[in-house]
Amino acid sequence: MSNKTISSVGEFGFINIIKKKFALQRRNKQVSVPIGDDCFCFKSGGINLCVTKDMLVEDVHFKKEWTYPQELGAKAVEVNVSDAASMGGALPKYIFIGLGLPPETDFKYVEKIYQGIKNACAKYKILLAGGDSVKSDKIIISVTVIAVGGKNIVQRTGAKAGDLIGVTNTFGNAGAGVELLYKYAGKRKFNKEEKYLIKKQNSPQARLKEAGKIAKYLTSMTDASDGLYVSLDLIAAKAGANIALEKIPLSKELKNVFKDKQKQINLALFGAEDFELVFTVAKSKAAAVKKLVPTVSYIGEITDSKKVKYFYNGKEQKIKYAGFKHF
Ligand SMILES: Nc1ncnc2c1ncn2[C@@H]1O[C@H](COP(=O)(O)OP(=O)(O)OP(=O)(O)O)[C@@H](O)[C@H]1O
Ligand SMILES: Cc1ncc(C[n+]2csc(CCOP(=O)(O)O)c2C)c(N)n1
Ligand SMILES: [Mg+2]
Repeated sequence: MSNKTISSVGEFGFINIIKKKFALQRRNKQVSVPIGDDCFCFKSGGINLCVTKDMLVEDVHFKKEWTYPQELGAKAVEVNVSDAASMGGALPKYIFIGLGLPPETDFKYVEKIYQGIKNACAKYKILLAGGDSVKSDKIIISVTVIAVGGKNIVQRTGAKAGDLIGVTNTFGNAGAGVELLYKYAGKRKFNKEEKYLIKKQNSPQARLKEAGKIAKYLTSMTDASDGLYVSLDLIAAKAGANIALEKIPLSKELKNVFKDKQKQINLALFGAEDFELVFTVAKSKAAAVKKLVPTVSYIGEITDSKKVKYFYNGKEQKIKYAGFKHF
């Protein structure tokens, strides 16, 4: 037994250790996308089934004072649908809900979480297939979604030098929202633009339709749950990339509430939880993708430098990781 803590190993270090420990088990012909992507996919009866799990934990992902229980239930579904979307628009079909609840939790509160889950399931035509319920110190919602992959399964790997890097919409809103909540919740009222940013934090929307429309053109994709910087590392780091920071799309609300340009960029790169898709596409297909999803912006290009380099109006900027860490 070592005396290392999980914090010293880190989230990604820990996942890599698990992957290695179970390496032999992964040599299986049915597996089309192994552990390490947004979903695990395996072939069954000629179709690809894609499975994913994401959790929401009280005081880590939300605070009861900041989020309506309906929003929480819906968000627990949306963040999982977002992982299905990032496989190229895999269609979510079945959901399992693991709930951890402090015994004194108001039953009405739990009913409202389930109303949110039900609303989001109805939106995507997902069937509740089961779950588990246990006592815990904090509220935990652990969701598993089973989705049916389309003709084109898009993985995190696959980007090639010369591909353009696209994003489905603006970045930084959800991070801005949670920052406003930490600073001002319970202290003062929020204005309309601040409320917009807070809504982006509490009610993210998976880009499932968008993913399905463009999947056939893409060489790689992931969803930006941990922020744009991490997503770019995931899809581009093995090849390399040049990113034009001034091209990252920002909402007018973000720009009005946070006037400092550097702050806007930090929120876009490290704010996280925007659940926009980050993808790569051959240059010749980039216009077709933009036509299908007009909110798409291209923010850079894949290179063969093995590094993600950041530029602002052509001038290289050194950027160090400054985002959320679980451990
Ligand atoms: N505790 C764990 N045991 C086994 N596999 C894990 C564990 N935690 C994560 N993984 C796997 O590691 C890979 C990366 O997980 P990660 O959580 O970064 O992906 P994600 O779900 O897209 O991100 P996020 O949790 O930010 O939404 C996935 O294949 C995931 O299933
Ligand atoms: C109360 C509260 N404090 C902090 C945050 C910010 N936050 C939580 S998890 C996460 C990264 C993605 O997590 P995961 O990898 O689990 O998807 C971020 C940026 C929040 N939403 N609520
Ligand atoms: Mg993901």
